[in-house]
Amino acid sequence: MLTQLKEKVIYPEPKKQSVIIEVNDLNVYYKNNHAVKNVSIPIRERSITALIGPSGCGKSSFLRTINRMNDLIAGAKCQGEIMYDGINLLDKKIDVVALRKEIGMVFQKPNPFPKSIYENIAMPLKFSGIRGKTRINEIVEESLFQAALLEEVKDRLTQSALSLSGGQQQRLCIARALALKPKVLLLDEPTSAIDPVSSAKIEDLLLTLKKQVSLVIVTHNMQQAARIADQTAFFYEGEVVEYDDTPVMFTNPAFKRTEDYINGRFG
Ligand SMILES: Nc1ncnc2c1ncn2[C@@H]1O[C@H](COP(=O)(O)OP(=O)(O)OP(=O)(O)O)[C@@H](O)[C@H]1O
Repeated sequence: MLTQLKEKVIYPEPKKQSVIIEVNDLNVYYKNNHAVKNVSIPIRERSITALIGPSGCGKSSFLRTINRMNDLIAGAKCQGEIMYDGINLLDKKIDVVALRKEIGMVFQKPNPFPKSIYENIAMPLKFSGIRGKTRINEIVEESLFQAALLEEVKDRLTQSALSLSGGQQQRLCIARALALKPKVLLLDEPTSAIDPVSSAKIEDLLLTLKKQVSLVIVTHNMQQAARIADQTAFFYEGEVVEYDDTPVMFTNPAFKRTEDYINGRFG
């Protein structure tokens, strides 16, 4: 049924932004569970793409496949193409450490290291080969600024990251990812575990960040998708039922199932 519907979907051609990642016919399996089915969508450059859909429909699996985090799951298998900079990211020869620097990830639960605020950013920099205290200090400051956290933490950089509030911890995790100068940032429900005020700050932050980084965000919050996403993909049972510019999807969805989901009739 859904497959028939999907054949009628005409994915829009890139308009303003060019495409940074082109996903073609992606399939993800966990042993016999076919979690992502023949998904083909573009990820636009310097844009926010929201992935929406009911629980278990494959959003996180899709997201994790982009920077090969699914490799860490025993029994997970991916097929298809994720084209980025002329290469298929699913190619076994890819250096996944380098890939994850360029395509960073932020998780649902803030996961700072149990170290100081400063070390949370400096440590990955040192690990990735960046040397020189002055240079590292500059990047730490710049990343905290970009993540709209510098003002709140500049006098307590040596304190434990675990002393920060949940919202601040999440912005620290974003700063940590930004320090490695990613081209793409994947965010898996980044505001679902934090309070509404911090959540609003992160939304503002993402709107600022998209001027320089391409963002893909999984969210269960329809208002959030409507507020910040330029494009939205609606997943259902592993398939992308509909992909469109967000204002179109939220005001004039092509399929009843999308409309029902957006209006909270199931989920
Ligand atoms: N690590 C895993 N091992 C085995 N199966 C998994 C794993 N992660 C996800 N799955 C399965 O893949 C399917 C898609 O799950 P996924 O987490 O990608 O969906 P989702 O849309 O992100 O869900 P949610 O909104 O609840 O986070 C589900 O059937 C799920 O049980």
